[in-house]
Formats: sequence, C-alpha cells, structure tokens
Amino acid sequence: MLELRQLSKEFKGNVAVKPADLTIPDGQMVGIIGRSGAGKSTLLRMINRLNDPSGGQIQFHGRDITAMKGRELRKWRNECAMVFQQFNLVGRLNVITNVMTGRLYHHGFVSSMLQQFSARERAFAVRALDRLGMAHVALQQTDTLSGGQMQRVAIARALVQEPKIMLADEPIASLDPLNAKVVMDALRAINQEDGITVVCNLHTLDTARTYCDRIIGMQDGNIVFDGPPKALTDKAARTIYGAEAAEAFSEALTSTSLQQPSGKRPEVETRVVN
Ligand SMILES: Nc1ncnc2c1ncn2[C@@H]1O[C@H](COP(=O)(O)OP(=O)(O)OP(=O)(O)O)[C@@H](O)[C@H]1O
Repeated sequence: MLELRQLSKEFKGNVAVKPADLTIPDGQMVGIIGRSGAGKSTLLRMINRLNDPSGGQIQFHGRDITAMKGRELRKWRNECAMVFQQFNLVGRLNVITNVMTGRLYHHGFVSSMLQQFSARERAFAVRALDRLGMAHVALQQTDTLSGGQMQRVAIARALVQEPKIMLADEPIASLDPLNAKVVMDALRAINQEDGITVVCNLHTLDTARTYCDRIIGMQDGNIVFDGPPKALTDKAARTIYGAEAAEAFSEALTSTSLQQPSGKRPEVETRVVN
C-alpha cells in the first residue's frame, strides 16, 4: 500500500501541491486528471522522489520513502518505475540496449554503461519487448521508431526493473488515438496480469474513465475528486477542468478506439467530491 500523508510541494513561493492525503492499495490502476498546472506531474514525481516534497510523508508498505537517501533511494526508484510523455530513451542506442538500462539497479552502473549484459538478461529484455509486441525491433536503432513504438519500448524498460509500482506521466499525450490505445492497453495488461500498481497522469477524461479503477481529480494543487469512474459525473469533471473542460471532453480517444477492457474492476469508494 502506498500512503501519502499531508504531502505538499512548493516551488519558490508557488504551491504546486497543497497538503494531500492519499492511500493507494496494491494492484490498483489510478488515473490522475486535471487541467494544466493542477499539480499532477509534481504529485507523481514526488512519489518516486524526482521532486523532493516540501512537507508531509510518503510511505510504502510502512517504509518511509520521504527520508530515503543514497542506495535506499535508488532501490525505491527501481521499485517505482516511471514512464514519461517524451519516452526518455537514448535514440542512438538500439531498442534492446535501451530496455536493458532498466536493469541498472540489478546489474550495476558500470556494467550497464559498458553495455555488458548476460544472455539471461537479454532474454529477459526480449520477453518484455515481446509482451509489448516489440520483440521484432529489438536490434533496431531506437530513433527510427514511431512515438507509439518508443513508448512501448519505454514501458518494456520499466517492466524489466521488476517494479511494484509504475508511474506514468502523460504517457499518451504525444500519441495518436490508435497508439494511445495500444499504450493504455499495455499499461492495463501489466496492471491486471502482474498485479503492478499503475498511477497514470492523463489529460483526457474518457481515457481515465475507460482504463482506471479509480480517478483522482486535481485542481490548483488540491485533490478535489477521488472515486471510481462511475462516480465522476460530467458536472464533477467540468468543475475539475474549469476552462479546459471543452478540450478535455473533446480530446477523448475516438469512440471506435475506446472499448472497455475486459477484467474485473475492484470496488472503489468515492472520498471527495467538490
Ligand atoms: N520545477 C519547477 N519549478 C517551478 N515551478 C514548477 C516546477 N514544476 C512545476 N512547477 C509549477 O507547479 C505547478 C504544477 O505543475 P505540474 O507540472 O505539476 O502540473 P500538471 O497538472 O502536471 O500540468 P501539465 O498537465 O501541464 O503537466 C505549476 O504552476 C507549475 O508551473
């Protein structure tokens, strides 16, 4: 279980996240929505300590994440993989090398930089690529891939970390609807098949409604909604998005590409509705 207690972040007088309380059980798929600047990325980046909190506490299975330093922090970042909007891959390296850099923590920095990986590790990386339908491009230079393919490679890299949580910061914001669906299907499959908790910042409402067990709405640094998709009425969504409501509603994945993924959805209570 991941627990945030009164977690906040201020950048030089600008409060990005106001004291937030959140409990995320293992295996949940959570979507964080809200207009630009609402604090979604900052909240996510605090969880794996890319941004250090200004106040409050993060706990995972009772371990205090907020106090971690050095090797302990590197271990946490390995358990808590991150997927970014712009993929963060090295374009001039081939796909499989990019994926194997996800083994950095397990393998050691020097060996990883020297690209000395065992046959077992290569096989592990190929299996991860295969799950994402990308094994056939394992030896291809990464910058020859499309955006959707790159994001699938980035997810494979996150998978070989063998994480307990996967954080995805706007993973489909740069993708066309078809690739967005492939990437969201992949994240949902990882969540359901491996039991990995997925916390995903999403710009579009329908994507969050379609794929997530639970939606968290942020507005001006506050959590203003926390509940299952069915509890998020259009009225509540309009409150969360404010002036960006029309965009958030119209930017939804096309209705033909959106299909409710199969699989059970756990019961989620609605905590806050403003
Ligand atoms: N490194 C930083 N330095 C200063 N201010 C920052 C920094 N990162 C974020 N902010 C500010 O914190 C606030 C929240 O930003 P954040 O990126 O978390 O919002 P967001 O909801 O993820 O927005 P978007 O969807 O546009 O990425 C904004 O006012 C932003 O300008």
